[in-house]
Amino acid sequence: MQRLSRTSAWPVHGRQGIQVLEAQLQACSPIPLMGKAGLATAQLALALAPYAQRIWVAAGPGNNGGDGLEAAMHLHQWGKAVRVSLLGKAQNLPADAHAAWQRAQAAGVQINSELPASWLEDMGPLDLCIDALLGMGATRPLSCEMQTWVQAINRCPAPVLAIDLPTGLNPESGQLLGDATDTALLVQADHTLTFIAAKAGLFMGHGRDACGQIWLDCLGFRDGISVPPPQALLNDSKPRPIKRHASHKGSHGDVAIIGGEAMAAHGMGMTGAAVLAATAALHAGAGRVILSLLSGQHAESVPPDLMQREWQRLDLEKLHVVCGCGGGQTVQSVMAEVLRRSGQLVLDADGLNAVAQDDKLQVGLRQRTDAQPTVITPHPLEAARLLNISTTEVQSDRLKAAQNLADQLRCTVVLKGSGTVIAAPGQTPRINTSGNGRLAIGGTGDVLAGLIGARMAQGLGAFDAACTAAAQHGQLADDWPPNKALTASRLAQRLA
Ligand SMILES: NC(=O)C1=CN([C@@H]2O[C@H](COP(=O)(O)OP(=O)(O)OC[C@H]3O[C@@H](n4cnc5c(N)ncnc54)[C@H](O)[C@@H]3O)[C@@H](O)[C@H]2O)[C@@H](O)CC1
Ligand SMILES: Nc1ncnc2c1ncn2[C@@H]1O[C@H](COP(=O)(O)OP(=O)(O)O)[C@@H](O)[C@H]1O
Ligand SMILES: [K+]
Repeated sequence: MQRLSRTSAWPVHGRQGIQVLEAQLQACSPIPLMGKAGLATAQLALALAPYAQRIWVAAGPGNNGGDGLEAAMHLHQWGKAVRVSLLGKAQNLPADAHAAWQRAQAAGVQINSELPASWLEDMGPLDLCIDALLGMGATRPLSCEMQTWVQAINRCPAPVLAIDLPTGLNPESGQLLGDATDTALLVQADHTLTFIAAKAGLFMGHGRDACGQIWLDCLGFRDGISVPPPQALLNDSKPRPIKRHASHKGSHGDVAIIGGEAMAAHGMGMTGAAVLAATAALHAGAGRVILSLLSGQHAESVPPDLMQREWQRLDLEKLHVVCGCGGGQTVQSVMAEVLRRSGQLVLDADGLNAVAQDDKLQVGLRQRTDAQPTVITPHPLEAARLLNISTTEVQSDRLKAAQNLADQLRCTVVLKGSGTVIAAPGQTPRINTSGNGRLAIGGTGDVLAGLIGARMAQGLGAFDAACTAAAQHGQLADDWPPNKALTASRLAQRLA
């Protein structure tokens, strides 16, 4: 068993991959995998709460419930006061789970069919709650009874250990089961012990909030087991480019930011977005940063380190161009040329909306050559516009949406949000595990775009630049002092 760290590129598998692994693991295991899963759960429970005396296990109608029953038996045998609430009838449990129920009963574990309310008082305050209601078999919306039990777990003041995944979570998307929107229908765990392999939903959407610390037990994985191709890898934080002593400003690349529509255009001034991206590129160490405001104005209150130039005067072929930030509709008029000529390109926000609205620009993006690497950084709504689908559809399969975009537009895609996905043609997608809700404010996306531009300018390929930047951007937010407001401009200034 291991604590899933952010520094390793763990493979992530979907239901099919887990089933393929499960069949092989079961074939070479003398005992049912459920026995191993239950023992691992009990051991983790003991390690997390060594002094716990009163433990409640909420067991569901499938094999996840069976894992809970196995764990309950061990904890009971180790002297803990364990109560199991079993949702559903024991005779309807699948075979392995039914066997686990029989063993737990024979060992003397108390198994009720009600929630603890009726028997909790004589037991005293709980020290630990184990969520064994639903695991990988959960696909449909929660039944009314299951909803009540999930809410009871969330009311429980004791720490919660979820088996395989927190009940209510779609393990593949990180959304709520059945596209529910009420997060009261999702167990909020302090720890999640997942089995066999990491699942995408634990690291995306609501999974980031609901899982707590994630642990992985591969249930006896060994050499010789053939591993299907993973759906994705967790984004390990790659080292940033080192600046050599024998270098000069020309060695670290030139970044040009094109964006920042004028106030007059639509009554909205958006120069700030372009300034944020430029500030990010500057602090991230690009050799030179040029700000090209589409407003045509010279911005006064910007770092003096930035050069300002009209976009028509940019030597686009030689530059690492970051285009779109605050570009409004004005950016549409420059897009064809930017796509055709820019040496390396990061396309964000309004630049992406322009592409979504114009087939010719999509062709222009697709026709960029291998010598013109491109990264696009859509948030889910921008991705939905580009794919001509709804945001809900994007969020229900973020890995697929990002890969489809990458393949259609032949570029690296950074699909932002909780669990940013980085995809590119011919690459296994990465799921970024750093970052948090404090980034959900205006301007942090502009900072990310500028940061990616700087990393490309420093010599990283498009995919590596996107992966490194996403990891660093999120890590900064994770390390941010709790009592200090996180703003996009502060974030940009803390880059290095
Ligand atoms: N796949 C494996 O190799 C292993 C699986 N194990 C456990 O087994 C779990 C998967 O077991 P199952 O496939 O039986 O699935 P689950 O135990 O997740 O759920 C299936 C049961 O829940 C009911 N159900 C599904 N969705 C529901 C909803 N929304 N509301 C109410 N009831 C619902 C189903 O009718 C079925 O009875 C894993 O998550 C893991 O905990 C472990 O025993 C170890 C090995
Ligand atoms: N809940 C969240 N958890 C983690 N990262 C988030 C979350 N919400 C937003 N972010 C990150 O913050 C940034 C926001 O970008 P974006 O939506 O383009 O905003 P803007 O255009 O205002 O800069 C992205 O990097 C995104 O991944
Ligand atoms: K569970």
